Amino acid sequence: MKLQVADLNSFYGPAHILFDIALEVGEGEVVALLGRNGAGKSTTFRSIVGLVENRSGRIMFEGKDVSREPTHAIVRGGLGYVPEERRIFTDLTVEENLEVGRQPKRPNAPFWTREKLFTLFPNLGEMRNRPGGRMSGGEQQMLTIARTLMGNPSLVLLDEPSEGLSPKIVEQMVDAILAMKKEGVSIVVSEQNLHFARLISDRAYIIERGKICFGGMMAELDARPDIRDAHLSL
Ligand SMILES: Nc1ncnc2c1ncn2[C@@H]1O[C@H](COP(=O)(O)OP(=O)(O)OP(=O)(O)O)[C@@H](O)[C@H]1O
Repeated sequence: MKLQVADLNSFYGPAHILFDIALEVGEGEVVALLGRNGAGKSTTFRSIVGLVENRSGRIMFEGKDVSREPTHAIVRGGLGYVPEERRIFTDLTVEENLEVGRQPKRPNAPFWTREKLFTLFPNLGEMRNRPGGRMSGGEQQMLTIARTLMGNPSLVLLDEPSEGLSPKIVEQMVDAILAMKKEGVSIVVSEQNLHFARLISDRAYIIERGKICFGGMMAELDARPDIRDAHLSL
């Protein structure tokens, strides 16, 4: 198992946000974390990488308990995290932004070079010297993902990668995620958009009000429109 989360409870101040979250990601799997606005998707990701101070539970990454490790150690260990807000350097060019993410080769994860990333994201290759601030939102989103891949992660958490993208850019995002999977990266993708999730995921969890209320194969979810209608807004 690549990632195992058990009994995860998280709080913001006095507010209890996540309740006994349990989820698993297998080697090379793409798993969707589905849920409405405010259901707790981002908080789950932030908790996994140690960005939520007040949380309890067990987070096992590649068989190692990382629940007490600081964020930088978790990320350096090969767990990549792409937050919802695009955090690129607007004054740096595409190539310079990528260099910021560079980390050494890892024995158990695919190795990325700039050229390989430009194959994955052809539009980034066409604007290598453009400053990040002069790119569209969708291009910035791709650059954020590409920069995370420069760290050679074996698993990536992608927080709502399709949000705010035009249909054409969404198509490119689907292709890029499937290509990442093919290279062997395990992926957890949070989404409100079931259609997008279906195109890329093997399995899905649904989170509602901080609790996991469904876990199963994508096909099972398709066979249960009642679950879908009760917990997702489409
Ligand atoms: N920094 C914070 N302080 C207090 N409450 C917060 C904070 N961040 C999020 N929350 C609350 O925690 C709950 C879960 O939010 P979260 O961002 O994890 O949801 P989400 O499923 O990712 O939705 P979204 O798509 O809107 O990001 C919401 O009720 C939200 O209002």
